[in-house]
Amino acid sequence: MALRELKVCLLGDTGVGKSSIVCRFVEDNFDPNINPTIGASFMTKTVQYQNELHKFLIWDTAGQERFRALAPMYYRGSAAAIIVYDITKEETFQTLKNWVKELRQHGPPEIVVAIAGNKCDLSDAREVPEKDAKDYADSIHAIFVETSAKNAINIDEVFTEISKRIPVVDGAGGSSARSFKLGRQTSESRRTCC
Ligand SMILES: Nc1nc2c(ncn2[C@@H]2O[C@H](COP(=O)(O)OP(=O)(O)OP(=O)(O)O)[C@@H](O)[C@H]2O)c(=O)[nH]1
Repeated sequence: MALRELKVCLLGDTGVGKSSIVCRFVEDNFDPNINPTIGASFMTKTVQYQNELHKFLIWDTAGQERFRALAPMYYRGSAAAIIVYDITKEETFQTLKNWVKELRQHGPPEIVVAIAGNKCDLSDAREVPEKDAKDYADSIHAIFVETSAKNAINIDEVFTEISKRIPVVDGAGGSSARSFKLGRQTSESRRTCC
């Protein structure tokens, strides 16, 4: 079975839940007292998609303003970016739009963009209507899902949608998507934890 390595970065304001999404995806775990990310953290997870294995090389960036200048190191060469906002904080949706602009100007031209409206378990405190976010995502041809890292809603789905949008042909993603044959199937791996 062919193995493809897909570099994916997470972008978005501090506190929106980027690390929590990654921890839920990789470890199926949620820590309500998780610390803000310093710099960035790296994790991997391999999942089967159709007749391929997709190894996600996940760079979880720090959302605090003082780390913003580091982001290009992580979105450069990425096959996909997951831009996260918090559905209970309108200003995080504005920040998301700034990330989309930056990716369009400086990111890889073929990068797959996924928008995740996180903390959908807190819909009583919602500030960003789902339809507004979906319409915006459609206007930029991005994947859109509302997620809850806390309640494990739509977390695997974000990555499955990314897999669906990655071209099937070998080498399509340049350095961001490398393919090779595997003698045996791998399951899951992790290098650093949040
Ligand atoms: N209710 C709820 N809380 C969440 C959810 N996801 C994350 N949180 C909480 O939101 C806070 C921030 O989560 P993080 O995952 O650290 O956010 P981050 O975007 O990685 O933040 P930075 O590392 O500073 O960029 C933590 O208290 C989490 O427990 C969610 O889906 N629902």
